[in-house]
Amino acid sequence: MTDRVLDSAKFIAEHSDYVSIPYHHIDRATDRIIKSMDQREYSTKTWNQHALNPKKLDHTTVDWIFLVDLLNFSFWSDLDSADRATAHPDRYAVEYKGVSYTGYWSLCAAINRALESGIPVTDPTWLSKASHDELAMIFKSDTKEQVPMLNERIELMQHAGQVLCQHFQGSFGHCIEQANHSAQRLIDLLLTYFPSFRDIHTFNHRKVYILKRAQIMVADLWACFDGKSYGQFDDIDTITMFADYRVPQALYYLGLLEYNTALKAKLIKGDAIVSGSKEELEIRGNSIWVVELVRQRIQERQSKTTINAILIDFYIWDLAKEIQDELTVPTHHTRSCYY
Ligand SMILES: Nc1nc2c(c(CN[C@H]3C=C[C@H](O)[C@@H]3O)cn2[C@@H]2O[C@H](COP(=O)(O)O)[C@@H](O)[C@H]2O)c(=O)[nH]1
Repeated sequence: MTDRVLDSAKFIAEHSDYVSIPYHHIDRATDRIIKSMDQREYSTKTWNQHALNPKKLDHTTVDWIFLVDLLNFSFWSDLDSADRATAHPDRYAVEYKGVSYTGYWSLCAAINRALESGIPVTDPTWLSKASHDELAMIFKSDTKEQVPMLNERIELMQHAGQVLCQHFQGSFGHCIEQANHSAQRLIDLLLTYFPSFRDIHTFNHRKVYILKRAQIMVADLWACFDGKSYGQFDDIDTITMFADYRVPQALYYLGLLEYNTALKAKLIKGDAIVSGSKEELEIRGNSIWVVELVRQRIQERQSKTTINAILIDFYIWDLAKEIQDELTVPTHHTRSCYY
């Protein structure tokens, strides 16, 4: 089966003007990635080790992952141009168990904070009936800035709650069951019932599939449940890297992406990059494609490897967060619900 995302990424990489892949760097970068993943024994088990990720392997965790990946987008701050590990004091942050979280982890912290205060925020029935203000409170900020795209997030939660109640007996677990252990079928169900997952664009007059949040939803289930139960997907290796704004930044640092002078200047200035623009799609498409090339190199060297694009992506994302202060070119600034 050809993969719609990989086909799109290859097409973008072959028709790019602003972004390129330094092919002569791939071997050295692959060496570094393999060595570090081996040292860390990087596997699906790494996912559950994150403090904020759920530990119980049941349908409540399935609904937790659904809600997180429904909202897993656009955490970068208009205030914090430096975007360092030690955030700007006013940047949106959520305090949970004595730790202040920003970015993606602020979303997980907000959800866990709500659950601990007795709000069943991951329950689709509750979501389907919750008011605007009740949902806004979930994202209550512990700093001056509020969460980016608050209203969009609220609308997505209300709509998703209604859809899960109307079509999937009030739990995302039933949607997974309908996919019958196929990642691609689960992605198709997400695209059919939840429009905000339709991360599909036009590049050089051709439809291109990026599908970042639909794919990471599958990947988080697979990793959390260690490929069993709600995480069993017989076609899991058709999932690609997730084209967000953090991994491309790390790929550049690893010498796996190159930007032309004009685009690099825009990134350094923090200029807005329009969602669906050629520049943005080239950053996302080349990121997916170069991770695929790294995956192929690893496959060639370690034929029995269990490393797939998901684990390479998770590793690079975790690495990016660890070395955030060393990353030389900023993340690109696109506001969208896709990533
Ligand atoms: N490609 C890719 N993008 C990812 C993730 C994750 C979280 N997954 C972790 C959780 C458990 C696993 O162990 C994973 O390590 C979030 N994001 C994206 O990053 C951006 C947020 O960045 P910042 O503002 O710096 O927090 C935003 O676009 C968000 O959608 C990933 O894994 N891969």
